[in-house]
Amino acid sequence: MNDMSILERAVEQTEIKISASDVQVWYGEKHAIKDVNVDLLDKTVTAFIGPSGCGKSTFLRCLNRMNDTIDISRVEGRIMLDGEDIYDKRVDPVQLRAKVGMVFQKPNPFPKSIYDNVAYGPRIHGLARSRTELDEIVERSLRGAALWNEVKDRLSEPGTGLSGGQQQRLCIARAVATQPEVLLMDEPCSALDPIATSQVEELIDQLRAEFSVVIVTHSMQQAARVSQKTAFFHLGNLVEYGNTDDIFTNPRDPRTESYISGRIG
Ligand SMILES: Nc1ncnc2c1ncn2[C@@H]1O[C@H](COP(=O)(O)OP(=O)(O)OP(=O)(O)O)[C@@H](O)[C@H]1O
Repeated sequence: MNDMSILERAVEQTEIKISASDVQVWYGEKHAIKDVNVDLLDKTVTAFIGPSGCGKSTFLRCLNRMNDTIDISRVEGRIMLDGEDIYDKRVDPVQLRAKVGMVFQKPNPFPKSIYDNVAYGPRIHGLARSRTELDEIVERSLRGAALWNEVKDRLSEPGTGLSGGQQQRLCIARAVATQPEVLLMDEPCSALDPIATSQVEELIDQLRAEFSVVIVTHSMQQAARVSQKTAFFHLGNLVEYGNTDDIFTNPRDPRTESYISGRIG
């Protein structure tokens, strides 16, 4: 068997995690997302790229119903997670957000200890039956976020006392502690220096082994480094979606071509 067929098999084995059909979003009269259809894969990093204001964050927030928290926003269409409609009235958004975790642009640890930041989600979702189990979840999550070795001797110190890059990895540990299936990241490195950025990028690559990761980024270099799939948005439309290599080397739409060559955005 040659290398190509191994690669093709690997791609075939990656399942659809989230399927969005005919998604539209309005903020009052503003039509921010226009008829987006896309399948996002499990165990894959998907990058959302596009010029400022094109709807990347809006669409990302649809994937765990964070837009529900914005009064004037209205979402139409269907978003299925493992075949279940996440906008179904019976779905509890809080439970959904434990399954579809989110990491924001600016690290936002709670004003609590490092331990309690990570233990918070498992506590409210009743994921640990004992202190020992909770300790295990905290350790596993901090290891998963490549932060354990740096903080294991100061778990009771405030999370806000860590460096920016450490705080962002703490937020990633907090997100993975509830055992999510999907991790949404909205420009997770924009407040970080180059060293912390490369640590978080490395971490994103590791997280792909377990999760479906969706990352909004303004950096095309970052999209090229961390993602296998890329979606290019423009004026609320999903213009092009495909393998990251193809999008960057052989875009089909002239708008994608203009953006990646720096002519728009
Ligand atoms: N809470 C809100 N209320 C009203 N309009 C909003 C809100 N959030 C976003 N918008 C509008 O929706 C459109 C899409 O915004 P969004 O933040 O999703 O774009 P983006 O591609 O993520 O932008 P950026 O790259 O600058 O973060 C923009 O016109 C924006 O002004």
